Amino acid sequence: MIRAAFKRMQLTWRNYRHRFVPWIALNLHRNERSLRHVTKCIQDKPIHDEGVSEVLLKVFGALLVRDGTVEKRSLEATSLRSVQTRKTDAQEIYEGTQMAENDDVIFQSVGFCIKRMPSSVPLAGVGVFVTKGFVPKGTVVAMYPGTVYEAYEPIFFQSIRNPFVFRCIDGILVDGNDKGISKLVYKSCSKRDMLGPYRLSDFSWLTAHPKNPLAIGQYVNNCNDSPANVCYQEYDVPKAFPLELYQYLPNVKYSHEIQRPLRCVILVSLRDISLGEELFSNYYTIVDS
Ligand SMILES: C[S@@+](CC[C@H](N)C(=O)[O-])C[C@H]1O[C@@H](n2cnc3c(N)ncnc32)[C@H](O)[C@@H]1O
Repeated sequence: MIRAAFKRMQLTWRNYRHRFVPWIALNLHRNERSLRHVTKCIQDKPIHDEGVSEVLLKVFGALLVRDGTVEKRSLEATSLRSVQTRKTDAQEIYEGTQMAENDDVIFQSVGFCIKRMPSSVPLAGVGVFVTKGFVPKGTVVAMYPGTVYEAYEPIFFQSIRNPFVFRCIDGILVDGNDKGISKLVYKSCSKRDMLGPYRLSDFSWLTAHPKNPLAIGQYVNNCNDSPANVCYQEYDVPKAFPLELYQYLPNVKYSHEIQRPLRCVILVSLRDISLGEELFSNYYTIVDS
């Protein structure tokens, strides 16, 4: 009987998947009501991969068109700058235009905008809010940027005092920290991976103005007592994903020898989310066998 009880306990522990490692010890008791249960790893997907691809193609396609226009304008601004010798004006106009256009592009493609702002939870730091439009249930709301590590790859130094290391259902880790050693690692991997003229990942999420405004999912906070309004979903980039759109993916493999599709993590809305609401996920998932 004791053996059976021990076995049951072992099974429950094995099936318990915590998304953010340091959070587990201190906060589990606060989250019992909003724990997320899934029946099998593979089914931890509120929306089909095809649906995810569709949204990403739409958003990235719009960003590509926008960037084409902005590039032209930037060239014009640069030539204007050389004539006028007032360096900062042209740069400011360019950056301001780009930020406003980022919002427009996202709003026109998905019907909402999200932004980082101080969290509504005391002492929780920064959170992510819906700042324009409305998010319907079952939509890609954000992306979790960062360096992707296989379960066996070394991440010890990057993970010290780092609350941004996200654990996928299958043990793959995504380091979404935009500072310190994590930032250096991401940048160097991103610069390493080019295919001819094509950049295969975006590193602007490391700055205050990401080119892909959805790539701020690492700042979504954990829900305390009320249920989460978004959840994480693993997404492996399909072979047919257009090469010219990879430049907007905010993830890069730590080792480029790894022969598997690029792992991305997206956040999906679990219910309709209104303008002004903060996004909350659950940092824990229970996988029932
Ligand atoms: C992935 S980060 C989220 C972004 C973080 N808020 C920030 O400003 O950097 C996870 C960390 O956010 C904080 N956090 C997340 N949810 C929280 C909550 N409900 N209450 C208090 N702190 C929270 C904790 O410090 C946690 O280690």
